[in-house]
Amino acid sequence: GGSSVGGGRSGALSPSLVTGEVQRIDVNPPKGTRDFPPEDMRLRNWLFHHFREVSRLFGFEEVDYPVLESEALFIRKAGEEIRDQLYCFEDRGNRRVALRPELTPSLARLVIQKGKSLSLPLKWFAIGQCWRYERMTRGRRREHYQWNMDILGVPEVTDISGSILIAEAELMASIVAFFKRIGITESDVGFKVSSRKVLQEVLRCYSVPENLFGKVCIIIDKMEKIPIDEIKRELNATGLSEEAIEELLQVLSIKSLTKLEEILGGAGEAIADLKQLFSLAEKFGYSEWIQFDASVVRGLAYYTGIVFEGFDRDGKLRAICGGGRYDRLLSTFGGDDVPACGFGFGDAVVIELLKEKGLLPELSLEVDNIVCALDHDLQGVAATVATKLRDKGLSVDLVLENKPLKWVFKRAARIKAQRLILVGNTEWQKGMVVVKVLSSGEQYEIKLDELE
Ligand SMILES: OCc1cccc(Br)n1
Repeated sequence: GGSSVGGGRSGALSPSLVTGEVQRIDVNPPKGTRDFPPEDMRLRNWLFHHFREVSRLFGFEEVDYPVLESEALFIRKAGEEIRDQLYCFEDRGNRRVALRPELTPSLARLVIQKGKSLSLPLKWFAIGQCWRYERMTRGRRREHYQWNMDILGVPEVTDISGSILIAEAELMASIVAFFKRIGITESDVGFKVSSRKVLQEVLRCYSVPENLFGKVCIIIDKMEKIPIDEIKRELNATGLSEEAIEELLQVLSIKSLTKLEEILGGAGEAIADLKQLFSLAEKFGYSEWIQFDASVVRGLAYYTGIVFEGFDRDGKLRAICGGGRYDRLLSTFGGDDVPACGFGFGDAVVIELLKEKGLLPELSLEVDNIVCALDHDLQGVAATVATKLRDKGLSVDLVLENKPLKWVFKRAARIKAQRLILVGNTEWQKGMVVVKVLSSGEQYEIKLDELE
């Protein structure tokens, strides 16, 4: 149904007839951005519905922040890619602003702003559009939506048996719950888990100053993405000795906790933390989903402890999600430090994964009723019928023009209407309307007040 777009309307003179040729605008969205026409919007809403449901099940509250932030929020000097690709500009008030590339700094800003009025621990989630300005050399997207979950105020309580990493374990449990809801299992994806304390302990052996820590992490995060010689060169440039670099790269290739213990010794916090986390994973029932992998550092400078990332076991896709502990972020903004951990989960890779696995849901427009007046002078009655049904919570597609029945049936099929309600003179004389159940073809007349 529906007339073909862009022409065929009588009466209005198109501009070109009046003022000469009108240059057609570029109808595509800006480079690197997407429209969400109905079919894509249904898939996005389906995905976000599962993000929200899991957040609800875990007792998290939804928050949001402006997509536009002060540029200063994202200026970190650790050489992060997210900094190089900041979508920043000067506004009409000569302020340096940026489209947020991530949500965590906004969370930190709001927590500092709210200060003592917040009771800890707090568990917040957000689903927000994030931006980057990447030279379109690689034709990649410049925006995506990210689901974030953060727990603030739960420290890595270090008791006799090492830190209780229940907050990190809880966050991974929420991601596992999400994957299960959409049909993804541990045979499809896993989590690589490590701690930045592994790096810290190695760097301390070589008395590398703390302020280099973030930079070294960012360089190491580029492993697999740039050649190892480039990694070594960049590490060298930060002042690390050849020996320190060799030891670092050797430790980063470790994939078992036992091996790590042999190298680092059992005294350090890294080992205790990771052992704790793996035993908590057992309690949550997702041991099969996680594995230790010392090479995971994540590409954000502010992580200080456990870090993790979701990966597809076929190795075809980029990281699906990632997160970790960031106990010092608030103090870098001049706030009091609040222990924190969280993750980000983008809306793009997970859809590629679902396509790979044949798990994309079939989503279509479903309408309960299509209501149609058979005569033009019954259009008002049709509106009354539609309102009655809508007040009962039943959706109605009200036919808005005088269309032949053939057209109405075609549209009813396209919008998957359950019932066709016809308002005709003969029946209306008796206060009745005709109901046609489209699946069965069953047809009957009914008084308007009995319609439900
Ligand atoms: O995950 C990096 C990132 C940040 C902002 C926008 C896009 Br697309 N990607």
